[in-house]
Amino acid sequence: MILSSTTRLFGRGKTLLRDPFKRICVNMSSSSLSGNRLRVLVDMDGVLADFEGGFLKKYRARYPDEPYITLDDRRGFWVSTQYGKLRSDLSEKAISIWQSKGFFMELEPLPGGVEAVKEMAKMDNTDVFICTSPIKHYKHCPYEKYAWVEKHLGHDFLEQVILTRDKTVVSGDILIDDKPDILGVELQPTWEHILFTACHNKHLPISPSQRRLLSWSDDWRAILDSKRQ
Ligand SMILES: O=c1ccn([C@@H]2O[C@H](COP(=O)(O)O)[C@@H](O)[C@H]2O)c(=O)[nH]1
Ligand SMILES: [Mg+2]
Repeated sequence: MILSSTTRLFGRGKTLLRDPFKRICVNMSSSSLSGNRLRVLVDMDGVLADFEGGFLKKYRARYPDEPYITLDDRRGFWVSTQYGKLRSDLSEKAISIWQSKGFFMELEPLPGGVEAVKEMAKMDNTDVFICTSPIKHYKHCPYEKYAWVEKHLGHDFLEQVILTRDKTVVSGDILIDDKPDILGVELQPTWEHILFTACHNKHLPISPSQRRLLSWSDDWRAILDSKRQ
């Protein structure tokens, strides 16, 4: 049999890799396969950083005479879509807010998030990564996301930052994220998506198999423990 430099021999999560020098290594991608370590992926906007609150504050300051949507009336993940439905030109105005210098850097931390991540990172057998999607208007956003992590979690935590537009290709046991539908090229991500409650998703029913974290005051430790071996 001819093997390519990286050949998948077993099912998902049990991948035997052969490198060009014929060494054999095993890619361990879930807690059961990674020496019993739990890998937690934590989203940033809407989970650690108050994207919605920061947006509304800056939108109202820049466009004081335009209509706006209160956080209570927010529906749907895409702010720009809901503003576009309010009046078509408001979608672009909304986008202009998070494309501006300083927007991501100046987001306030959501209550308890930074403390929870710091605590998680100190737990035995636990690896925590910040897994966040930058906007494609990349002039400020990627830099400011790193700066936010450094400011609130410390310089060493920069090692734990994953910027990706497709979270399905990142392996982990849990992804705590406020986006209800996390889609990408991998149809069966390794992680369980824990839906973090936000103003835009709080009204959504969730399927019996899906779990929510209502806030950082909710029992996130129990969720982590439920995934441990
Ligand atoms: O209407 C919107 C609302 C948000 N965004 C951007 O999407 C990402 C969300 O990242 P997550 O990692 O899923 O939290 C963020 O960069 C927002 O700025 C958007 O483009 N349009
Ligand atoms: Mg988010």
